[in-house]
Amino acid sequence: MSFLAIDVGNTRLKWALYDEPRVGARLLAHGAQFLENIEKLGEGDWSQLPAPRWVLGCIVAGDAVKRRVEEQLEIWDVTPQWVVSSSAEAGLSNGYDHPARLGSDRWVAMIGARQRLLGQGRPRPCVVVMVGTAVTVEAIDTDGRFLGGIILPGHGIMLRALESGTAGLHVPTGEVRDFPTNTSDALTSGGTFAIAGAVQRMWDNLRQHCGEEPVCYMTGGAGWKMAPSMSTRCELVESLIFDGLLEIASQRLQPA
Ligand SMILES: Nc1ncnc2c1ncn2[C@@H]1O[C@H](COP(=O)(O)OP(=O)(O)OP(=O)(O)O)[C@@H](O)[C@H]1O
Ligand SMILES: CC(C)(CO)[C@@H](O)C(=O)NCCC(=O)O
Ligand SMILES: [K+]
Repeated sequence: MSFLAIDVGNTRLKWALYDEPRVGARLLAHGAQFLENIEKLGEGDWSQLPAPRWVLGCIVAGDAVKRRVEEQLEIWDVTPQWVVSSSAEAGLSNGYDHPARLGSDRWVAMIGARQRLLGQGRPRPCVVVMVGTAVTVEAIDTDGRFLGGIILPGHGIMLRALESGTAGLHVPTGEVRDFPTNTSDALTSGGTFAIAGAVQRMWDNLRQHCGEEPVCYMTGGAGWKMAPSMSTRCELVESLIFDGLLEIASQRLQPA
């Protein structure tokens, strides 16, 4: 039973087709499309695929984008299901004041992270970092309770905010340096350190809270750019959201 997993962010739609809706399934095809090009999916990348039997996704873009995605999915005889964050799913409990208001990408990535953590040995506290249009840093305790997390601007939004709010900060992308000595490097390093510093702070908070060193997983389109600059040890897992969607699918398949 082929399974199509979809992650619709604020910049891009990412998709992955698996041969089965379970963790460890074989990846048959995958791709990404900028939101402005969603209309190309049905007659483009997706037209080549065998019809999925089940489509499960998470979406944080607005309703208009969701409708455009659903229109492209009409090439197949399948109704997509969208994950909504809840108070508990797939071994994770949700400490958010209003669980359904937690971005479903954050919820699904945490479910993927928790699953990976349990597969690697005994339970431990876990920090989950997503580096996309926005950056999120989540804290999960040893028992699988999401304690809370932070949202900060992604690298691009930080730089655009500085460009539009100042007269003299229109410069090309620079390098990450310990001690930047030009405007380009100062801006690029500033954005990078802001993200790395936020992760360090959340890692410290969680270690303090749980009395044990957390594991840290990082994902998102710009995760690979951040990886060399992290001050906490962080494992880069590109597929965290898809892993979470597979885990949710396989748990929903099991009879209650
Ligand atoms: N050097 C960098 N370090 C960290 N982030 C960067 C860097 N350069 C660019 N970025 C940011 O990374 C963001 C994410 O890029 P990308 O579109 O690949 O992520 P995404 O995971 O698809 O996002 P979303 O899920 O929100 O759609 C871009 O908005 C860009 O601002
Ligand atoms: C924070 C983002 C933009 C990260 O993609 C998304 O998860 C979102 O729109 N969340 C809703 C608000 C919240 O999670 O509290
Ligand atoms: K995302």
